[in-house]
Amino acid sequence: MRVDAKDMGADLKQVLITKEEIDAKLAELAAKIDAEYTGKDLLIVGVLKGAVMVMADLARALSTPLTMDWMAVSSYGAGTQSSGVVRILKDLDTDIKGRHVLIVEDIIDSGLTLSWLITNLGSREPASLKVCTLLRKPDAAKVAIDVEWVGFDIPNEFVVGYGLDYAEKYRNLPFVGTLAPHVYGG
Ligand SMILES: O=P(O)(O)OC[C@H]1O[C@H](OP(=O)(O)OP(=O)(O)O)[C@H](O)[C@@H]1O
Ligand code: HPA
Ligand SMILES: [Mg+2]
Repeated sequence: MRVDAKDMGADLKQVLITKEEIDAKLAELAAKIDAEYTGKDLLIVGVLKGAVMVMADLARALSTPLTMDWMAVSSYGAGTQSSGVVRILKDLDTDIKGRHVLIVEDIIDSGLTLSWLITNLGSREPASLKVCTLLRKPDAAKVAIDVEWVGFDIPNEFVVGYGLDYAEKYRNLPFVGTLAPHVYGG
């Protein structure tokens, strides 16, 4: 395990998904997404900040011509539980009416963020609206969501790395791991 980023290793319990596993999965997902959007004008929408890494790596794995936009929403604050209240911190720059939109997320946990986002973006009348997420926690779902492309289903534990934070830290870890309980007072 490569945990050389200034002692972050001491804060981690376990590496769940390695960088190599993430790369291989994104290549696999990209092939399927390319097949779906052949000949279509694709707009991928990254959900800041967590999806930054997935967007950057997935976009480079795709061969379909595409444009990128970003939306920033937040429902977690500094804790490990979703507040359930979703706030728009930054809206899209693009009018998505009539566009083929793919939402790119790092994780579906309770599903509250994405469920809200699907309703919000769906009301803007895109030609299609689909979702790709790197991670999903099936045992944490509070709402059912139809997701076209899922990288990994993971246990119901708080994870960090590859875009995912705890109190804004650990986003730059190149893998996905679980935090040691002492970090969040568990
Ligand atoms: O399924 P849910 O329970 O709603 O959780 C998933 C969302 O929570 C996290 O974002 P967060 O709101 O913490 O903001 P961030 O992306 O800036 O970290 C994560 O990036 C997802 O967007
Ligand atoms: O497990 C998680 N880790 C980090 N951020 C999150 N946002 C929702 N679930 C998580
Ligand atoms: Mg997020």
